[in-house]
Amino acid sequence: MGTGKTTIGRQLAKAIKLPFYDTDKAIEESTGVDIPTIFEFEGEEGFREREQKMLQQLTKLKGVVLATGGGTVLREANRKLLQENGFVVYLQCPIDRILERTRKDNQRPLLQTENPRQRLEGLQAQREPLYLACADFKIDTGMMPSKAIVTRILEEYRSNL
Ligand SMILES: Nc1ncnc2c1ncn2[C@@H]1O[C@H](COP(=O)(O)OP(=O)(O)O)[C@@H](O)[C@H]1O
Ligand SMILES: O=C(O)C1=C[C@@H](OP(=O)(O)O)[C@@H](O)[C@H](O)C1
Ligand SMILES: [Mg+2]
Repeated sequence: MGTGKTTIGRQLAKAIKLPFYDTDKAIEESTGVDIPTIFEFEGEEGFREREQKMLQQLTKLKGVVLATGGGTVLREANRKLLQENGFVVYLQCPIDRILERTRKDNQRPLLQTENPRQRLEGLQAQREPLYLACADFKIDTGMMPSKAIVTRILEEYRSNL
């Protein structure tokens, strides 16, 4: 969360003139409600079901840039879908920076807690190996402007063709 998937994904798609999709936005559009509302009524598991179904749909598309949510990698089936259908980029970011970037945003239910730092540390410990397991490339977004991140990802993607 807050590492830049939505922002960088959108800019990357624009740079290479491909359609951009974001699993969270697609879920919001298909349900007509925001992510916090889905967590409120269906819990995290309800959201994960919707997320997996949406990922199944969106990974069928060819020639697109897709941003996922930070927890999409939790399900093995999702990791498999990502690895088998695309060039997967893991956007890493130090927790201090994530806290700055997400402080004013109330759209991430998992960070609406007394101690978001502790929550992020727990999530990172659980998820880091999963991100590394599916990524074709990782990049630290903490100190880099978004344009430079996009350029670096494209370089790496092209050198893997
Ligand atoms: N490279 C960057 N440098 C500075 N701020 C960034 C960068 N990438 C994203 N941000 C900002 O961080 C916040 C979270 O970004 P977002 O793209 O929503 O992350 P994610 O989709 O991974 O949760 C946004 O306010 C965005 O403008
Ligand atoms: O890390 C997570 O479990 C989540 C990350 C969010 O997306 P971003 O990573 O784009 O913030 C969103 O899918 C939901 O709030 C759950
Ligand atoms: Mg996002």
